[in-house]
This record gives sequence, structure tokens and C-alpha cells, in this order.
Amino acid sequence: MTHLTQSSTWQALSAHSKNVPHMRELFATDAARFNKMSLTACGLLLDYSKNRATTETLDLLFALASNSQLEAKIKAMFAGEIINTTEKRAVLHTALRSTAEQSIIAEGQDIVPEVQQTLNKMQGFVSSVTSGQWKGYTGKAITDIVSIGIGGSFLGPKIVSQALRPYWNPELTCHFVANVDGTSISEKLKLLDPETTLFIMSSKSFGTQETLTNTLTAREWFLAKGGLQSDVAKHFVAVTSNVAKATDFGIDADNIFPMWDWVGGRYSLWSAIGLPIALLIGMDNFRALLSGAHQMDEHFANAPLTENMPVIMGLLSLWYGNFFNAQSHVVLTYDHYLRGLPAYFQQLDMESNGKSVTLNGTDVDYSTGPVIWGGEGTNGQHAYHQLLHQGTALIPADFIMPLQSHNPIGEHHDQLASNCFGQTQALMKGRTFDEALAELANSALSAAEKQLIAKHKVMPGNKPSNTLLMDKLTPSTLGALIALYEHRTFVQGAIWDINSFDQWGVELGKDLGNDVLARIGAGQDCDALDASSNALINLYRQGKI
Ligand SMILES: O=P(O)(O)OC[C@H]1O[C@](O)(CO)[C@@H](O)[C@@H]1O
Repeated sequence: MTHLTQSSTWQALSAHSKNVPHMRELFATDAARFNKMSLTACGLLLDYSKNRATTETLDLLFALASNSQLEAKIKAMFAGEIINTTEKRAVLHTALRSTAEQSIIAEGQDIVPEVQQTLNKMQGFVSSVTSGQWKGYTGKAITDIVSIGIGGSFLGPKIVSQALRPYWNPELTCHFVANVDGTSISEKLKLLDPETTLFIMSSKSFGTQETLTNTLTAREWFLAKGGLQSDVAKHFVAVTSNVAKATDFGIDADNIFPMWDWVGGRYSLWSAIGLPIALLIGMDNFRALLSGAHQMDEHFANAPLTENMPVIMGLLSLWYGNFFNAQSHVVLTYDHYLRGLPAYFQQLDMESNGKSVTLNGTDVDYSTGPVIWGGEGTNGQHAYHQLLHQGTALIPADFIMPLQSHNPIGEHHDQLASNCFGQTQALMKGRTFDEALAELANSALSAAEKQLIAKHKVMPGNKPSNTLLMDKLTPSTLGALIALYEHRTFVQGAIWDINSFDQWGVELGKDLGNDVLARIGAGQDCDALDASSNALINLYRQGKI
């Protein structure tokens, strides 16, 4: 057994998990439950009262956090210690949203000036493109941006841009290409005019197959459509920590925006990887996004554990994963602009906490990161919510909703909000057999049929949910919301004693993919691998089954 599962707090949580009353009872016996179990920070309100938690539960969870040295680990991250031990890197995405007055040391050097310089370079670029001063090769202003990148170099820019649609510059459109599937880039290129299109190649490593291939295709298209090699600099810029590789690739040195090893890919939207966002919403709004995230950083670093929003959310999710065998966690956004957020949180959390060994290499004997999934309310209510209400799996849920809509038409927002609050209530209360039977009292069914149908209508309830509210979706509240989930992921990784900042599991697939590519191109049938892989490669080479 690991130290964690051996600890008396873990054992106490395990015993306590069998004795928590149904949430109906918890609400019935405490009218002040919402007041006690909700908090506001950085423009967000978290209602965590609809959880299987009593004061004893929370005390034990906070003790677990303290015993795991969570506060010291938070300090170590903010201080730039090498907490990504397998890659020997500091983890300082928080420095990207620090104030210019701060001083943050990574590898012996204050990194704040570099961060500010890059923001200023972005500012100059954004103003040059949006003012029309930046011209394409025929002298026309840029109308279309194509952002090429994958993983964190795609999801952050795409989903944050989508979320901040009301703030877009109407003169610009942004397209996102990630997948190496030629269909993806082909369909985008069909819409574009090379004279007015600017490509942003985003790759921290500058070595990711998908991004390199898509950029080469974009460059070939540009040249085939009439652009000259000498015009490439007017239409291609790059964001990378590998400046040498980007220049070798042919990107003009002036058109390279730097990022750094101490920024993980899935935490990089705050760096120049966020350039597509900045172009669309303008630099003032981009800075407001950073500032919202910075406020959440301050809250996370300074609030006591018991009043710390990311800590509370991280602990409650761990509670269900480790003590109620919850294998997944659903994120439900009641705002069309936030429809991409579940996919963003999916990479953030699953790439970070999908780990099976502790920092010192011991196999874990507890569950780590759950499957994160979700979608947009109310659509999901007519699809997968059935399983949330009556399925056999316990799936804790986060409901996220702005109180004011950017599009306040008629009764739409009242209906959206009532669905959101109705769902959390239904999950919590459920419906008992007697209630179901009473509802059928006046129906024409026979007594036996009523008994049977009532059985099918029973909903156990006691299904946990958090509700996160904000006044309005703005760059600042969105920044705080995303930083909240980043830190929630950190809290869990810290307690599980895993490295939330590497991603070795992705590498084997990449290596074997490259090996298969070589075999496909080898000009002869493959017989060196397992029977299945050989057959699949050979069928692919023949082009028919
Ligand atoms: O920005 P890069 O280096 O192209 O990497 C893209 C993505 O690939 C990964 O390394 C692995 O999927 C992600 O963490 C990262 O965001």
C-alpha cells in the first residue's frame, strides 16, 4: 500500500463514505446549507452544497490536503521550483499572467521581463494586423487568420476564441486546423484567399507531425496560388519555444513569437499561443483574460484551504473518484459560447492526471484522473442526462452558467437558467417510489401497472453537482474560470503525488505511428509486426479490403 492509502485520514474517509446521509436529508436538516457551502471569488460563485458532504467530510478532506503538503506544493509551483521532475522543468504558466511589477525566478533568471516583452510584441503585431497596416503580398489587409496547431496549441486558442465571440473584431475571421487528416485543411483552404490570409503556426516543440505537415501544405497552397517564396514572411508567423527549428523551417526570425519550456502545452493559451485570441478580441481584452486568471492565481495561492475554490473543487472530485468509485466527471455548460469548454478541460485534466505512478515511481493503489467529458445544456438533457439520473454509474457534475446572457431575447435565458437549476435539483432529490406512485394516482392504469411504472420512475437522487455562476461571460471571468480548473487539476495531482505536468503516454503512440509510416512507404508488404498490425498495414497499402 502507498503512504496515501495507509494514512489514517484516508482510512477515516473510507469509513465515513459509508455513513453520509442522503442529500435530501442534509438539506432538510440544515436551512443554511447553501450559505455554509458556497463561496465567491474572482467574479465566480461556487455552490457546492449539492454534494455528499457533511462538516465531517470536509474536515477530513481538508486534513487529507494538509497531510499531503498541499500548501507547500502550491508555493513550490508559484516559486518556480522544478516540480515537473521527469522533464526537469518548472511549471510557471502563472507567470504568464503575473503583473509587470512581479519578479519570478526560473532557472536563476527573472522571467517577467521576457513575458512582458512578448506581450508587447503581440500587441504591436495585433495592432498592425487589425489596423490594416500589415499587408499581404498584393498590398491587401488581412481578413482571415488560420491557426495551425494541435493539443494545447489548438484547444486553448480555439475554445477561448469561441467563448469570447461577442468580443471579436468584425473585420477578422479565424479558422483552426489541428488534425493531420487532409480533409481538415483542404476544407479550410477552399474558403480562403491567399492574398488576405495569415497563417499562425503554433507548436511549442516545433516537432509535432500534424502541425508541421499542415503548415507545409498551407505553404504549398500559398505558393501554388501565386505567392512567391519571398512573400511567405507576409503570410506565415510562428509561436514556438524552438526558435532555431522555426527559422530552419523558413519562418522569418521577426515573425517568431517565443514561448518557454516552463509552460506546458495544455497550459499555454496565456502565452503567445493565445495570439489568435488576441487578434480576434484585441489586446486589451486579452490582457483582461490574463488578469482574470491572475486573480484566481492570487486566490489559490493565498486563501486558506477551507475557503479556496480550486481546493474545494479538487477535493470533492477526488472524494467521489477515490471513495465512491466514480470513473468520470461531467462538465455541463449552460451557455452556447462555452460549448467547447468540456473538451478544453478534458485535455487539461486527462493529459495532466492520467498517471499511474507516484513521483518516486511507486505504482498507485488508488484511482487518479477520471474521464472528463460533457457538453452544452440544455442539449445534453435530451441525450446523456438520462444516465446521470438513473444509470448505475455515479457521475459528479459541474454546471456552469452566466447570470446574464449576451443575447437576452424573450424568455430564452429564464428557460436556460431554470433548466440548469432544475437539473441540479433533480439530481440531488431524485424521486422516491411513493412519490412516483402518488403521481400516478389519477391515471387509468391498474394497481399492478402503477406499481410497475412507479418502479421505473424512481430516481435515487443523491447525485452530486457543483454550480458555478458568473454575472456575465467576459474575458476576465473566463480567465478566472479556466485558471480555477487548472488549479483544481493541480490539487488532485498534488494529493495523488503524481506528476501532472508530463505526458509520456502520448509518446509511444507517436513513435509507433512514425514506424508504421515508414513501413507504409517501404514499397513492400509488412511481415515484421504482430499479425493484426501487418494485415492492417498491408490492406492499407492495397487500398481495398
Ligand atoms: O505544441 P506542440 O509541441 O506542437 O505540442 C502539441 C501537443 O502535443 C502534446 O505534447 C501531446 O499531445 C500536448 O501536450 C501538446 O499540447
